[in-house]
Amino acid sequence: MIRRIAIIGLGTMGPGMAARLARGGLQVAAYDVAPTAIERARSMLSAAETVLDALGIASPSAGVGMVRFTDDIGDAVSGADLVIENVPENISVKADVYRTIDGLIASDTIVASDTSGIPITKLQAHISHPERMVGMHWSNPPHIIPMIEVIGGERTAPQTVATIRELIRSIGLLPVVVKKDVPGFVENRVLYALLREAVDLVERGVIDPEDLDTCVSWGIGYKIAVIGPMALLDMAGLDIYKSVSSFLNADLSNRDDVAPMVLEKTNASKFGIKSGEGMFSYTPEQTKALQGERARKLVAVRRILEGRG
Ligand SMILES: NC(=O)C1=CN([C@@H]2O[C@H](COP(=O)(O)OP(=O)(O)OC[C@H]3O[C@@H](n4cnc5c(N)ncnc54)[C@H](O)[C@@H]3O)[C@@H](O)[C@H]2O)C=CC1
Ligand SMILES: Cc1ncc(C=O)c(C(=O)O)c1O
Repeated sequence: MIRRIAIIGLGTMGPGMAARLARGGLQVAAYDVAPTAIERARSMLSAAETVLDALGIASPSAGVGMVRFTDDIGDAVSGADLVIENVPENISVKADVYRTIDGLIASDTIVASDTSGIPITKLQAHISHPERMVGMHWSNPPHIIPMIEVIGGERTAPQTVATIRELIRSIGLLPVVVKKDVPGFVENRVLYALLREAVDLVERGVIDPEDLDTCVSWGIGYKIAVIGPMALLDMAGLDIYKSVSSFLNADLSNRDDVAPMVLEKTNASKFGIKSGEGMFSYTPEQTKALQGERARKLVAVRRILEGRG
């Protein structure tokens, strides 16, 4: 039974995950190597708690389900039933964390990675109990999006996958078990197919970035929140899909490298909201307002989709 969780890495994803797990009644120790990240995570945690209140996800009873911050990794993982690694998407950075915690955790502690798509089989080569390692891929923002992918690598014990799936279910979230350890798992394979085509269309001047977003959000996005892709095929008709895909598939982007437009921006340190400029530009005031507005809308949509509108 999982009661105590350590989260390693408190950047974009860690604080929201910590807040949501604590609302599930779990004891969370939150650690980052950077003191500034710990400070930022405290305010992100309190913002996430406000959103969880709006979602109506009740606080656990007193004394249960707390987040405590620590700047000592040994303290963070001590006594943990589950460690969730949430450091940058880089195998050697992740492997360093696994090596550091290897001697500090019990042999039955589960180690989960929130990797966006590095195969778990590659990650578990760096840990001495690979049967206890599993992918636990949250979606951003993690305190709002209820679906979490669970992925076993070649050496993951089936019981480890089952334990994590049950943990997710037990706190009211939606586990989806991915049956094969393919790069990007399922969510990001589908997302990156969409993003490759979207970037290509903007890069080729077929559409402006603002209009691309309107087209996808109000055309596909709004619909797909209610009718998933497999159900959509049946709604449109497989005969239509057969006709359109027979000529369109060959015309879709199949580039296997990173698009020049993305390289140009990242080389100029234009990373998006975190640097103030990416596909669009953001002042600090606009960022704050945008984040509040997005959280409010996601909460409202989720309540409707759950029939709690
Ligand atoms: N950003 C996103 O939308 C999503 C990211 N992910 C995945 O989650 C993981 C983390 O992503 P983000 O939170 O976006 O990254 P981030 O770059 O925002 O945060 C990473 C944090 O890890 C810390 N860190 C680096 N080395 C460390 C170490 N050795 N020990 C402890 N902390 C360390 C950094 O100080 C930083 O605060 C990545 O694998 C990413 O692919 C998964 C779902 C969504
Ligand atoms: C662009 C992008 N890449 C990865 C992830 C998650 O792994 C997300 C997300 O929203 O969760 C994303 O937007």
